[in-house]
Amino acid sequence: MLLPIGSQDDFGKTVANRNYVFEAFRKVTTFRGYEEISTPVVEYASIFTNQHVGMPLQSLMKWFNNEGEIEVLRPDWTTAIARALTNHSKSHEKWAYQGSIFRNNKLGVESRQVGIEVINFPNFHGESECLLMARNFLEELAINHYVIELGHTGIFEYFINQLNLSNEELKALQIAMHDKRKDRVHQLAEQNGKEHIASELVVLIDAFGPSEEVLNEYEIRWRNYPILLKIVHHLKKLAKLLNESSKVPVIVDLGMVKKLPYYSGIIFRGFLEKNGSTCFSGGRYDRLYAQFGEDKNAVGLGFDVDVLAEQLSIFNKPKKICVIASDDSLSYAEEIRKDYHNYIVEVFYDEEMINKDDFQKVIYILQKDGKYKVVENEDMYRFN
Ligand SMILES: N[C@@H](Cc1c[nH]c[nH+]1)C(=O)O
Repeated sequence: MLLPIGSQDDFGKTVANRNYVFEAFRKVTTFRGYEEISTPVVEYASIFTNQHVGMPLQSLMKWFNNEGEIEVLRPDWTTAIARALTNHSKSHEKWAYQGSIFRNNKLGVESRQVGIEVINFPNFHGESECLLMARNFLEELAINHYVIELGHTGIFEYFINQLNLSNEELKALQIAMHDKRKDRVHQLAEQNGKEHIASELVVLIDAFGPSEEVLNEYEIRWRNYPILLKIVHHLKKLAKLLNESSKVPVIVDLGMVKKLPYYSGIIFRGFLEKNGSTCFSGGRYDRLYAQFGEDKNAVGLGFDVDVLAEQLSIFNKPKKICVIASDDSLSYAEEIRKDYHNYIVEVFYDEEMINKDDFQKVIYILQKDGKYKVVENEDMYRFN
């Protein structure tokens, strides 16, 4: 094998579609006033494995440097950006990034993301900006059939804080909750004799569906739980904003567990109606900045470029012109490109090399009396 497992080459349409996603992202973020940020591909492992971020070392692409420290290929943009913004100004900022992340998981090693981080905006404004930007960007890509799902880390935390779970038990419970396995959730939660919390968590597994329906129901159910009620109102406000301005379905999942440990507050994702693939995910992560001694409020999201690129059908591809030239007429052929500004111009020596149906027009360069001339009629070409 010439490539390590998990690495792959990509060709043609796959690469073109990805680049289209990158370009559309730049366009949308530029017009929404984002600044661009880039961080190095190589970082220290500890930035990502400390307790605030909690990425398992096994999942990172790593090696020892000359000083014996572990270095990794960037596994997460959000954390890298938080590190980069340490000692940065405290004012409000909107950052846009694009590039690869590397995680050693079953889906391969390298994947591509574009994403945004919105720092020090009032909470509701920052969260709305993320979701509205996501909608704006997907619209730009002509991806319309997707669903936005909202959740909040505070709900699951409210219940598990009342259980005395070890880290392993908590992990197992999160996984069971995420997989919506009621029997397992109940079994794990009731171990500490808190039967009523186990039952509440099991109910939570089914607390998903159209935003209005579910939130109205839980507004009543949790009317005597101020912490939970506040979260329901927060979710209601966000869902209302999204429902007001578009037809994209908004659902809530009150039992949603966070995908990355640094989230604290609103979490969300977008998934494609067609195959359920997650095309973006993100949320609030104020506490992540604490690891660098910063007190910042932050929310953001990342798009999976590979998932988005697969959905694209690129319209308005430029028309193609073929120029038949020779060694001698190559520089003249190069000049002809200028006459066909918005066309794809390809130069060949021999019409046998092409399928004429692929081209809008085939033109031939003729040489006569030391001068070049262009004709569109192949018979003339043959004749000469
Ligand atoms: N870094 C997150 C996405 C995100 C950006 N900002 C906040 N969350 C991810 O890889 O899923």
